[in-house]
Amino acid sequence: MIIHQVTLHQIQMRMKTPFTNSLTTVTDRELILVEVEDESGRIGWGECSAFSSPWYTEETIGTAWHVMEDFLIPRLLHTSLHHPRDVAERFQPIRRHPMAKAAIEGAVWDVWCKAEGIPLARALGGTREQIASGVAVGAGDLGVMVETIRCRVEQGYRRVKVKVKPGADIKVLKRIRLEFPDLPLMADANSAYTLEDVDHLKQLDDFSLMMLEQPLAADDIVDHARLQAELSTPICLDESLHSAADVRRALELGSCRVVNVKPARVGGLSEAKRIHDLCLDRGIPLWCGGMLETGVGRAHSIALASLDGFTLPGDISASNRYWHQDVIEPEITLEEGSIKVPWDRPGIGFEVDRHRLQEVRVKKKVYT
Ligand SMILES: O=C(O)CCC(=O)c1ccccc1C(=O)O
Ligand SMILES: [Mg+2]
Repeated sequence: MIIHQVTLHQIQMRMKTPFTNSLTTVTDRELILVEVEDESGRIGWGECSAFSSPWYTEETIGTAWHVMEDFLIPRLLHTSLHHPRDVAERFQPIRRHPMAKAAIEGAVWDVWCKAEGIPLARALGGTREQIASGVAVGAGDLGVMVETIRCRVEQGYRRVKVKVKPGADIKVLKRIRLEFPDLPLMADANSAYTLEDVDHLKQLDDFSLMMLEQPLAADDIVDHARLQAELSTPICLDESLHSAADVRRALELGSCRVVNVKPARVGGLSEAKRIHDLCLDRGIPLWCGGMLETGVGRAHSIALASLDGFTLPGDISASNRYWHQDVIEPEITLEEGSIKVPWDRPGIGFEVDRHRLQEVRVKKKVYT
């Protein structure tokens, strides 16, 4: 297969409600959709999930556009690819910038699967007919959080993740547990604590949390190992894990007992699959995180989460969780707390709605 054209579409979509965590509030989601075309005119789609500013990791849509335009797209265009795995190899001389790489690799997976006539879930080695869906609830007014959780539970979501930070943790979880004693519940701190908070964090063991996600620094795995030794609640790492090698090291140190994988954070689906294989081999529970994505990013995550090792509900929710209107057709919907894997359609299994894309697009460039 030869990719003879790449188009970058920068879009901006207003969120239904702003999403707040310990670091920032996202109101208008800007991101980049990547469209690749092969020599037969087949189209594939990928999503670059970087944010407008570098609060989650160091990439932004600006750095990603630059890296894709100046380094990644020139390495991809007009060269022969046998498999989407070749893309990561082609990008290997470029250090880091995982979200830029994942976006292009994702688009190649989609077009390659379409050329082969197979669903992305099959190409990745997936088996599940449907994936159990969890949902993230942003930080905010406690009464609003409780009502939001009630609404999500009624919609059928299988587990709820809430954002916590110092000053908005114990009382938040106490209240939620009072209202929902048996809810599968977890908390994500997005690095809001330090090792000095060990005694404070030990109190979280009282709330039967499925796990505590990324309590300490984004670049740490040593302090997390110390903290895990003190907590009975399993720690799950997000920001600290960029590759299968990172996951192996974190597991060897005992820095976490659960792994969150996001194709965007680890440089693409090929690396995400490597992490899956490692976790499956070691019996480590794994789930697929989210990035406030459009349906394009979600579709890739649904295919990934159809693999055997994804034993926990992740943050892959329905299109209407964040968007009044998604950019894909059909939209992603929840059925009894699950999302159907589109086994009957090739590639990611969803079409980009060109009319909707034009409505939300703020910048476009074609590379040939
Ligand atoms: O629902 C989602 O898409 C994920 C929500 C979420 O927690 C999140 C959203 C954006 C960036 C980082 C995170 C995170 O998992 O820390
Ligand atoms: Mg997280």
